[in-house]
Amino acid sequence: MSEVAPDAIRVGVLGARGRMGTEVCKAVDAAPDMELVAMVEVGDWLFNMSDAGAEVVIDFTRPEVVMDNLHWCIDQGIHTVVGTTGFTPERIKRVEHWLSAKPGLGSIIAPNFGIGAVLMMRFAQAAAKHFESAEVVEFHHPNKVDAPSGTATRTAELIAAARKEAGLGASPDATTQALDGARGADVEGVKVHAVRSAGMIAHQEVILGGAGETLTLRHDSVDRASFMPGVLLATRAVRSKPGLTVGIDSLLD
Ligand SMILES: NC(=O)c1ccc[n+]([C@@H]2O[C@H](COP(=O)([O-])OP(=O)(O)OC[C@H]3O[C@@H](n4cnc5c(N)ncnc54)[C@H](O)[C@@H]3O)[C@@H](O)[C@H]2O)c1
Ligand SMILES: O=C(O)C1=N[C@H](C(=O)O)CCC1
Repeated sequence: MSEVAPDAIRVGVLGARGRMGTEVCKAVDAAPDMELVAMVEVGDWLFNMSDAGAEVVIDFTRPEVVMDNLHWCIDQGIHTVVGTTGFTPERIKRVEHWLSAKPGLGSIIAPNFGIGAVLMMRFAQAAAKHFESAEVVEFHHPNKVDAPSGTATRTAELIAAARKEAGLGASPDATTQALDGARGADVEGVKVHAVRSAGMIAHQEVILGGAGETLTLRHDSVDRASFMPGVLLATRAVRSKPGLTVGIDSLLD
């Protein structure tokens, strides 16, 4: 355990023994300005967080439990950094509503804390208006709980918004599917394809096409360490960012 500064941020981790939670506990423990005060897993009492005086809770659990966790933390006046996926626009509205009753309290929810992944989303959004076609392909480890990934869904939403603003219609597509699913899922008019394979962690390609050219943006997380700088950045920022922040793009500049 590293030496703890007297004014260290008191951090609790939810989902502490999961793939991400394990890495997060290590990263928080190694950060000189943070103290890991609680590690909570399924079946543990959430009050371990408040009993330990956690100021910020980091959640990497599962989409089916994250809303209850978040509601509890907000009720307790604990700031939250959430990497768990599954945040639909309806869920985001509910979190905003809970936070509106707690002035000064912050929550940062990000589908991807990888700096490269965040930049890939930014580049995809910037490029989208210049191409008539856009599709997203995500690749993950076979134990991933959901499809499409939170990152792919968010990327497709950003592309869709950029296309709409530029007055672009649907990507051209004259195909009749011989099998359901062959053309992927539809996220606000943008096709998203999900691959699951042993040997992978988290990867994504955004393919943009125009007359006589394609642009492919690709990001690879080859180790879960890739998410830690973003998680720590959000943990340092959340106490001075009241309300809800979606994504860490705004923290990068
Ligand atoms: N935002 C990002 O950068 C990012 C990166 C990787 C994974 N994720 C997301 O994080 C989530 C977790 O991914 P993972 O690969 O670590 O999954 P995982 O299954 O390895 O870990 C989840 C952990 O949460 C625990 N858990 C379940 N319910 C709980 C509860 N009520 N209270 C406390 N703990 C509970 C489980 O026991 C498990 O240990 C997924 O939604 C995944 O998509 C996000
Ligand atoms: O391993 C996962 O699960 C990941 N989930 C996030 C997503 O759904 O986008 C981020 C990448 C890794």
